[in-house]
Amino acid sequence: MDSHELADPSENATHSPTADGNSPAENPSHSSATDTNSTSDQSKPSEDPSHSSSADAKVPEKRKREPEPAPENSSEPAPPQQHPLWKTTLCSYFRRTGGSCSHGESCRYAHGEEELRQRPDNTWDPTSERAKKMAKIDEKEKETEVEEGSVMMTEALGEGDESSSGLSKCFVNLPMKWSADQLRKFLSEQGILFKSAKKKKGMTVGFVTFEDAAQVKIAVKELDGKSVGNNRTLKVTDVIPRPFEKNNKVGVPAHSTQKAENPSPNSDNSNTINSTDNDEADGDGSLLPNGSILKGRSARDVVTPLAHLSYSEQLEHKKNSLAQILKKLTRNARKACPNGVSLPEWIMKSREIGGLPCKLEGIIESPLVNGYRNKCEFSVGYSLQGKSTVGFLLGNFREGVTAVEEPVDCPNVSRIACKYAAVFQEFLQHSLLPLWNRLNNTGFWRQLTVREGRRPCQIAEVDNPESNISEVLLMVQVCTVGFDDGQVKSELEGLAQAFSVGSTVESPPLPLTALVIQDHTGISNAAPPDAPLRYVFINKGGDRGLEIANDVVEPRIHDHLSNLRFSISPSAFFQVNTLAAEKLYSLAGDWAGLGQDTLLFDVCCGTGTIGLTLAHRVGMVVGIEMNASAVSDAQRNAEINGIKNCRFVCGKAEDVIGSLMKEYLSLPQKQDVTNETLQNKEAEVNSAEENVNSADCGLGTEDNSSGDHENGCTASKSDDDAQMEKLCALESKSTPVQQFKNVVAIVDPPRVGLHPTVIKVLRTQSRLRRLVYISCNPESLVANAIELCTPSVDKADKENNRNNRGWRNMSSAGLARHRAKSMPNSEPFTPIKAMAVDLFPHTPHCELVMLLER
Ligand SMILES: C[S@@+](CC[C@H](N)C(=O)[O-])C[C@H]1O[C@@H](n2cnc3c(N)ncnc32)[C@H](O)[C@@H]1O
Repeated sequence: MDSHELADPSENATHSPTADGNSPAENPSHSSATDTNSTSDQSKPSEDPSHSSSADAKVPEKRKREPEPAPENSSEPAPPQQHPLWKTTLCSYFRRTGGSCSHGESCRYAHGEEELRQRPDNTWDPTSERAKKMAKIDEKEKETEVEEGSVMMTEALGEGDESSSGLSKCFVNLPMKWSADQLRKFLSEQGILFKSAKKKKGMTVGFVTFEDAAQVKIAVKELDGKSVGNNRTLKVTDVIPRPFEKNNKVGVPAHSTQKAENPSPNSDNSNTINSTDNDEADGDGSLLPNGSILKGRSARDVVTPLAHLSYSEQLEHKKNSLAQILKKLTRNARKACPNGVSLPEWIMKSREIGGLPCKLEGIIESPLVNGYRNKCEFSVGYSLQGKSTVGFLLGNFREGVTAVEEPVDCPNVSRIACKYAAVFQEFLQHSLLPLWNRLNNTGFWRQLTVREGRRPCQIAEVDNPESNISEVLLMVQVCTVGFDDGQVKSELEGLAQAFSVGSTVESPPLPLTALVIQDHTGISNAAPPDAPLRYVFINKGGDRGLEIANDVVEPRIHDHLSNLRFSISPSAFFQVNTLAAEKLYSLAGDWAGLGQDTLLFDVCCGTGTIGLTLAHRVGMVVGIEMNASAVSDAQRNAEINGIKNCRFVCGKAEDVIGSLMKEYLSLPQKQDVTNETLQNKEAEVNSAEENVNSADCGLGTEDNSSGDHENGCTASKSDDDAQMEKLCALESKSTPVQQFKNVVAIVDPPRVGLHPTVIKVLRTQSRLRRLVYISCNPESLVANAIELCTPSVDKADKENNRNNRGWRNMSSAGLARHRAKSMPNSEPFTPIKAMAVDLFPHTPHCELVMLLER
């Protein structure tokens, strides 16, 4: 699962001219509201003491007025653009005197909030209302992060009888890597007597049961507050009964009696924790183990923590946060710059823009602010009230939160996705198979993914976004291990029928294209791309209306980006906000400086969205992607859109990029592109457009299996295979290795960023002059850019660097600094400009694009 999967929305889009026909840079409406105002003045913000701090307010008479920046003609008011800090600080005289300041309009300080400008580093005068509001947002964001020690277990945990007698304790803040054995060993080493101890690797909480009250007392006295592992302070707290067990002495949720009849062989469902009643229990009995009352937390708070702000406030907040992260690039590259090597100009000039490595040009808004997600992953689990629920985890499993709440009021989730979650939830109330238990890794039902596909739509049509959703693919994740095949089949049939009925009772009926069952045994719900799939065909005409098949064509979903049609297999990555993704890719294309003599490397290309949408603007695209289904999708997408100048290579970028670059860049440079090539290319683009138009005919029809291969709607399995064979043959035989004058790379890696080998190849390939980095995680962009942009060191320094140990404890930026020192001698890149694109309204996440050149 990527960072912006809505699932725990922790997951994470393409090119074309934007739908309004303007590139973002050309269209001020894209970024004007939040643009950074930077100027060429050399002053540093830190050199400009504010004259409006609260301390100043107390002793105004002691404060010396700073000289105004000298206007060219002292009789004229200073033009605002003369000083980068012009009007970025509130005028305390003006404030204190209720509106009179002897400097009048020429005062460099802002007379009131309306006049106040943002500082070059994207911050606001800390005494201003805007800054205070931003600080509050930060605080609220922190609050919604799970506090260390909060436990909201709704899973069966303990030992029945003992837990209800108060003999169980919750140990909070344990090292994540500890297993139950390590916890037992630790207890024994401390001389603590106990009956049993439970702990899962990856969690910071454990549960210990004692023989009697005396043992409990000693354990609390000896261990509460003790230091464990890496400077963690252990907390020993009461185990709180799961709320639905407070009135149920047996400790089994009412609905789970049914499950007890059909437990998984490993199932532990009857073991639940009941413990001492706690006086501090609130209405629903949800408590922190340390005794404090768990503040009410909703799925909305967790999934969309910025939803309480207006959209413009959200954008401003994101831009500020990004600016702070970007400054790390300057600081770390400065630190990593070898002795005796002069600092690159961009570092020298960073002072003019508040320490930023390059100008942060603004943030492009999402065309759709609500219900924009085309993919939502809903967890299955118990709510705080013990109800089988399909929705979002209320926090982090690692810290002991397993409660799931319905996706109520989460503004990024579409109405259709919510409806399907509700249908599934209703079904689970009567299912004979158990929910997945995250603590003992048993159970059957795990997760529901709802993927929506849209017909081509103009940004102007976003007013009624739902009307553009023409396909829905549902993927239900289960774990079949230990369950009877017959029973599994019967439950899945029941589920298919429930979805089928659920879709048709709505008016208008909800689209329902395919149901896929993903069988996954792993501990977390993040299944590998090759996890086995079964396809359930939904025949809307029939009674039961389904057929489970393993050996037929894989169901897929179709979406449209920049007038191209994309066929997406169930587990392939596709940006979750299609309309905003168009803007993102369009920006990347504009910044990449493309032309017919350009060879574009699309690194981490997924289903080929970036390369394919830019293909008509370049000579050739080489896409690299490790997910085999996504590569097949990319090849298929090239085919259905009639695009012939793309090659997609399946492999880890770190394994293949070196040889691919060598293959394309080691030949002598090619002459100018001939007229003939250009004409061919034009014909290809026209044929792509025709294909899109004809492909549209398949949209809106429910049954894809009857699609017409010729017009690219769908294909039967044999047609697909033939297509693939043709493509592979084409690639291996006839893709001539041409030479191109201009070589650029657009990289769009997963959250962790690029592999060090990829960075090294990009950095040392001297013909690569321009690199556009797209990132959903600005921290990893910064870390990678440190390596790409820091001047290299000579050999002797590298030797010293090898002796450096302790990398395990380094931050990503620290590690990047360290690696930068081992970078082979090569010309560093320069950060030219950056721009954010908001693909994830209501959440703190955002895509960041940076142009690097040399
Ligand atoms: C953020 S997605 C971007 C996909 C594509 N550019 C798009 O926007 O649709 C990152 C992609 O990188 C792929 N990926 C992850 N690690 C990779 C690696 N080491 N080498 C190549 N591809 C990788 C993932 O499978 C995923 O498709």
